[in-house]
Amino acid sequence: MVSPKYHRVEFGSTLVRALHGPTTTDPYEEHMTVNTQPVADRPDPRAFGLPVVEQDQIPDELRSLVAGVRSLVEAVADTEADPATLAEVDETVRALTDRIATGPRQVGTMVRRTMADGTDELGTITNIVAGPTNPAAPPLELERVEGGVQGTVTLSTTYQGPPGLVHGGWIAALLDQAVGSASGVETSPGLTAKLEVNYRNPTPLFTPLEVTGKVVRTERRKVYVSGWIRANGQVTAEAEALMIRVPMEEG
Ligand SMILES: CCCCCCCCCCCC(=O)SCCNC(=O)CCNC(=O)[C@H](O)C(C)(C)COP(=O)(O)OP(=O)(O)OC[C@H]1O[C@@H](n2cnc3c(N)ncnc32)[C@H](O)[C@@H]1OP(=O)(O)O
Repeated sequence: MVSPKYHRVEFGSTLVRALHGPTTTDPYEEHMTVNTQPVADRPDPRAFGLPVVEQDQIPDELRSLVAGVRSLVEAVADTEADPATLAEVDETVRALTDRIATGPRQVGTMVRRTMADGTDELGTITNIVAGPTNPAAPPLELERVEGGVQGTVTLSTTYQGPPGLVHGGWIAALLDQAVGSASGVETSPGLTAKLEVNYRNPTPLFTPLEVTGKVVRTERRKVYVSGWIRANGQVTAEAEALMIRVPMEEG
């Protein structure tokens, strides 16, 4: 199988690396220049060669499979089954993997989701925190609140760091998603330039975690965003982030 490669895609005056693939060309040899006409208020991923899937077009069967595989991952992580059972399940899983591997989706495939308030949000379909087709994602579904977004997620031992607690890297990942999403819906999509996380209290597993991101202020393409996680009403982690919006037009 050919590995996906990176291409450089031009966003106005800025070069941002966008993902395309699979391809056999050298990632940095090929330079794709896109139309830099001003975009109304947010970039259309299709202008950068990225396909967009509507979230409600994802088949129920795939959603069910994603949930089932997520449960399988949890079961594998915690199993104490005997070796014969493990060998049998291993063989079955490998056969199933061969059956379902139809070839990779194009890297960078986006999904458009409509939040409860009607706000449309674009993200990558396999986003590790919120991607609807990614069984490795918790997943975190964020909804629009005043000034940003908020959602609740409960994490199992698959996300364990210290005993009974969420891994610090995953806490940062949840916060990164929240601040990125807040910035995206309040202004326009961008990339995280800076993320500072303060771990205030232990973040427990098997407990609903309320994850929030809110835009504090904007300055040209810079969007300053705060984020925090609450468990049982107590803040366990907070973040200050700087997002840089994808330029909308030349200049
Ligand atoms: C199609 C839809 C896709 C939509 C895509 C949506 C994806 C959402 C992803 C979720 C969040 C992530 O995980 S993002 C993944 C993690 N982050 C990354 O990989 C980003 C890697 N870094 C970069 O690519 C770049 O450094 C950027 C894009 C962040 C900034 O580069 P740039 O675009 O060239 O910006 P540049 O002109 O240099 O700077 C603009 C302004 O920001 C300031 N600035 C820039 N970086 C920093 C910084 N680290 N700390 C302080 N300030 C900074 C500059 O001083 C300047 O201020 P002034 O002169 O205006 O005062």
